[in-house]
Amino acid sequence: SQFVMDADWLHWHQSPSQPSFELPKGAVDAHCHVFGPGNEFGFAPERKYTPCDASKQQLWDLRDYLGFSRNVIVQATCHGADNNAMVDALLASNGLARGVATIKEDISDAELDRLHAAGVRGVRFNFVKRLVDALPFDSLKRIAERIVKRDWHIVIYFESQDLPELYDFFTSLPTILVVDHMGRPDVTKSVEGEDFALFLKFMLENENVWSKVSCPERISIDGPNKGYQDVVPFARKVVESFPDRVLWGTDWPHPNMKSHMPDDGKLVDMIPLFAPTTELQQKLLIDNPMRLYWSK
Ligand SMILES: O=C(O)/C=C(\C=C(/O)C(=O)O)C(=O)O
Repeated sequence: SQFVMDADWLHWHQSPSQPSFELPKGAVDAHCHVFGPGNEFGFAPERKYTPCDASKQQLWDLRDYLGFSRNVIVQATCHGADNNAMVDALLASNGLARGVATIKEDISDAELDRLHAAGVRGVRFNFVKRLVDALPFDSLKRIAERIVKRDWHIVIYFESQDLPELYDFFTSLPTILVVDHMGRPDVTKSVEGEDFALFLKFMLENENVWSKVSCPERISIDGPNKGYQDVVPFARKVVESFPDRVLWGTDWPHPNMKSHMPDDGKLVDMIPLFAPTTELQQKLLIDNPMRLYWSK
């Protein structure tokens, strides 16, 4: 077993395959994390899982091995609102990494300036109950009002069954919204079904809403042995419907994976299934993330 001592989930894949899909030059891994090192950047006391360390150098090594040029490093709940591990990576990235932070309502303007100078361009609102106790809507709304002035966006992570209750709050927010992992659709239901229709309506009726077509390994029922094929129709529908508002990410080091650990090279090889033309791949991997994270 690859369960890591003192972490409660699997260690990331130690020997991912070389992708057969050649990433276009300048491709961006738009959803990944760094964790710790725990003896330098402590984990949040309120965390709901304890990760193993996953360093910026290991992230850069994976970036180079898979053929990406840039990373967007997203603050994970295990570090709470202490963004220092992520900021440390941004400062060491020679401008090749941008960040999405988790912040509290009382954050100072000076600290927001520090985060922006390091390369942070958004904040994350996480509603996945097994991960975090979400802040109340009024607090999140006040955070949104502050960060919109900086032209930052909000990354939102929720499960599809919670979208109905979150919908009106999301559509009241003043920024670009970027949905993690398509809002985790229930792939046992039809891609034409009413559940996914609500998510597509969310994107169709709100041009400020983007989505990451990532994490088939978290969404799939079929699993790796069937190449997560049950996720493909959902991701392809989003990419083909909203080609200018989609992003892709590895989600390395894949926190909280317990059933199996995905092979990052195989995840990259799914990109042409989600984005079947070079034009769609250019938008997904380069144009969209560069516009959102490196245009200012
Ligand atoms: O890494 C992901 O995006 C997914 C997970 C964890 C987090 O996002 C987090 O801890 O912030 C998950 O589904 O457990």
